[in-house]
Amino acid sequence: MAVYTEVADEELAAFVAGYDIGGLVSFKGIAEGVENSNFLLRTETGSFILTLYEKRVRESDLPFFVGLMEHLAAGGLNCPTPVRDRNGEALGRLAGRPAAIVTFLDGMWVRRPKVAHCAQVGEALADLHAAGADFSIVRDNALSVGGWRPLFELSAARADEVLQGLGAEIEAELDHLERHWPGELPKGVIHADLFPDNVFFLGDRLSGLIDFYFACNDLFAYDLAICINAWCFEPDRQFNVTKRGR
Ligand SMILES: Nc1ncnc2c1ncn2[C@@H]1O[C@H](COP(=O)(O)OP(=O)(O)O)[C@@H](O)[C@H]1O
Ligand SMILES: N[C@@H](CCOP(=O)(O)O)C(=O)O
Repeated sequence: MAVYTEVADEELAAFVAGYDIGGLVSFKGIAEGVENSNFLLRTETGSFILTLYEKRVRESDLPFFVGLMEHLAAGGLNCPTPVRDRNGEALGRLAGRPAAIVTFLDGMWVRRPKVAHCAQVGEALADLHAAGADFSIVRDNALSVGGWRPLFELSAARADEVLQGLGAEIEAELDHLERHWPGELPKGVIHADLFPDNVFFLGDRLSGLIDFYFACNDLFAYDLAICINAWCFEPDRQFNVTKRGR
């Protein structure tokens, strides 16, 4: 359930009045997602998503996330566009949390991706990488190879309770990755969380990408690796080489 912060009616009405989006018609919490509190906001002018940024998101990263969505949308990518308030600000505060309103994207995510879905995801990812090329803010990837050992160490002592030998296997894998990480591969702005639940389709056509809250600067191959793992395996765990494409 991804509503961690409740918003009082009066507080919400005052917040929405700060934007030129018409009066509030309805408002409900969205169960999907795990990071932030998301609400579907309907106003006299249309539908929007209100996001309250929760504790795992660093406030200092918000200008990157919000600026990137604005930049990519201006570059022609179908993604949520932050709505600026009457003072021209895309980031505000609501119920004690940093908050933003972004445009609503029509579509649904696909539970069983087919080859045609994967091909469109590949194209959209390439568009994102190209559109991000001239984005001026930089954000390091906190979840790249340098962040994995500290994460592992938090639970290393109990790894073998999950599976005998798991701790040693992860340790050996980390040693290998740290020694052989291909840091010289092409880099740029990446989405870093392009799992199927963050890609919307209308019918069989890709309608947009959401959830830029892991986006950062890192190897393009990081995005490709996520997509290959998240999109190209069948329910029986077989790798579908046709879905991977070229
Ligand atoms: N711009 C948007 N348009 C339509 N639905 C959205 C939009 N942004 C978020 N959602 C809805 O909210 C859910 C959670 O959003 P997401 O950004 O993945 O949350 P979190 O970052 O908290 O995990 C999505 O699965 C989707 O249903
Ligand atoms: N994909 C991330 C968690 C974020 O999930 P989302 O629902 O916001 O896409 C992970 O696997 O840790």
